[in-house]
Amino acid sequence: MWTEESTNAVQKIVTTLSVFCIVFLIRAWWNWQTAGLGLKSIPSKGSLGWPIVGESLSVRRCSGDISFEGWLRERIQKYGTMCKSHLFLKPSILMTTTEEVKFVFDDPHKQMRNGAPESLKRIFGSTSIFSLEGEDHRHVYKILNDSILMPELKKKTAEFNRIMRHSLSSWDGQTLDILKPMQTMIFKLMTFNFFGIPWEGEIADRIASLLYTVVLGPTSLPFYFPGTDFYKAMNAKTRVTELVVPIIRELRSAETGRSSKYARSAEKFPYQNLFNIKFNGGKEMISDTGVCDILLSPILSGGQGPGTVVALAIFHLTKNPSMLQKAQAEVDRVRKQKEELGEADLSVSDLKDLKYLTQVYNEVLRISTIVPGVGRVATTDIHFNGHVIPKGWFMLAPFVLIHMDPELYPEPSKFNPDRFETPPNPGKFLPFGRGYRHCVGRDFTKLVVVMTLYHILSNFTWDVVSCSGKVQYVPFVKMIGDFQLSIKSRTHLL
Ligand code: HEM
Repeated sequence: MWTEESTNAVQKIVTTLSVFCIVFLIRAWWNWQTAGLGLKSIPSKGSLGWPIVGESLSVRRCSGDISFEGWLRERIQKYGTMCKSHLFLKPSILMTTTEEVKFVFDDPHKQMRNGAPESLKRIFGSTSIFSLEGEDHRHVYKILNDSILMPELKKKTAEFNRIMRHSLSSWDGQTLDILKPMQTMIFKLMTFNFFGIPWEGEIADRIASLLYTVVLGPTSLPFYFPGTDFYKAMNAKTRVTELVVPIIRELRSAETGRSSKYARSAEKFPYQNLFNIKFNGGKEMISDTGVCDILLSPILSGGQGPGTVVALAIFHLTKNPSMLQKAQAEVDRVRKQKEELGEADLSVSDLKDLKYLTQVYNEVLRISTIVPGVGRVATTDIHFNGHVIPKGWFMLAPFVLIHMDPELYPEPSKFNPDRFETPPNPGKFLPFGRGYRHCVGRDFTKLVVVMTLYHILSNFTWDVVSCSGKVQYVPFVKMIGDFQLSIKSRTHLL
């Protein structure tokens, strides 16, 4: 039986508990918002957003009409250029001016480590370039970088031309969204480039289809539960490794004298030096899986970029018919010159004759900064411009703001390849970053995108069937929604 007395007692307990909960939540909220304040002079302005998730959800919503650049500008207006936030599960500082971005890239006092998300590091592996720091990183970076700059790529353009022609050979008469076939082509081009895997073969097809699943993982939360993108990506990566490790084993033994079908006859495997790498101050010999992870990481990180740039270039040219005409005229002129010389393939030296197409390429990279910013984590308290960035805090350098600065690029939202009539100023054009983690795929991307655009423009015309024109901005720019073209061969026009 409930008496008045017992009802009152229950009411008192409920009220006390409610007050306790409210005080606890306010305290937790306050601690959250002021984490580090008082102890450290981190920028006092900004918002840490919601407990645990911080502002991650709000930044992930940037797509379509809400641009990442708009999201950043709103914060800069409210809190100033260097402000705090909470992103990717870490208290963070947004470093938004050119000087602040440069500081993050250059890390002049070696006080930062790579801020790649946990999921990416777990999927790509402990020897992937994104997980390595210091001396180990420098070693691997040099081998990857040296082997994929223009002088090395020159040797492969004949094969690249063949892959491109083969990939485009079925386009005539089709209605398609070109992003997917472009990405499949680039994955095959990269597995050929890094492992010497024949692109026409069954292994290349299987790897390309698995890579689509692997690349879903790095931006998901690292929860290894069946059904999650992270789980699927981890398993797909294991299957790719199972396919690639026997090839690595064969290449390693080819180095010791035996020939390998992947080493392309007399040509030396360009990553031979990786087999001699020793990590942890020369104590640890690298395994075949370790080499596999080193060579897979550029494919996994960069594989989607070039295809996205091709699709965006076609999108912008289609929206601007006079630019499309200009690009087409340039391509026809170069094609005619080459026919007169009896040359079918496009080579690295032809890039200088494709000046307008190169301007289109640069303008796509500026207006749609594919990687909108990079992140680092402070490994010690960092003193910068009167602030102390506490150890463990994440620093985000969103260089997309530099590309959209009206003082550097008048009318920045307008697609205008003519602004690159003179080559871009490296300090103000950073699509591939800069410093000791400067993108190793920068030459590869330029060559492959300009070559692919050349092949598309010289072979096809198209009508737009449907186009949502939507773009996702974070964590990487990519086209989302429909962009269907009805494609016809131009042979009858030439
Ligand atoms: C549109 C295409 C691409 C864009 C916009 C792009 C952009 C970038 C940026 C901004 C970085 C610097 C990251 C940092 O400082 O933390 C980077 C790093 C890197 N990129 Fe690219 N990339 C592209 C394509 C590629 C391709 C095709 C490859 C491989 C062939 C590649 C391989 C890499 C690697 C391995 C790194 C890591 C360097 C390191 O951490 O030391 N990227 N990329």
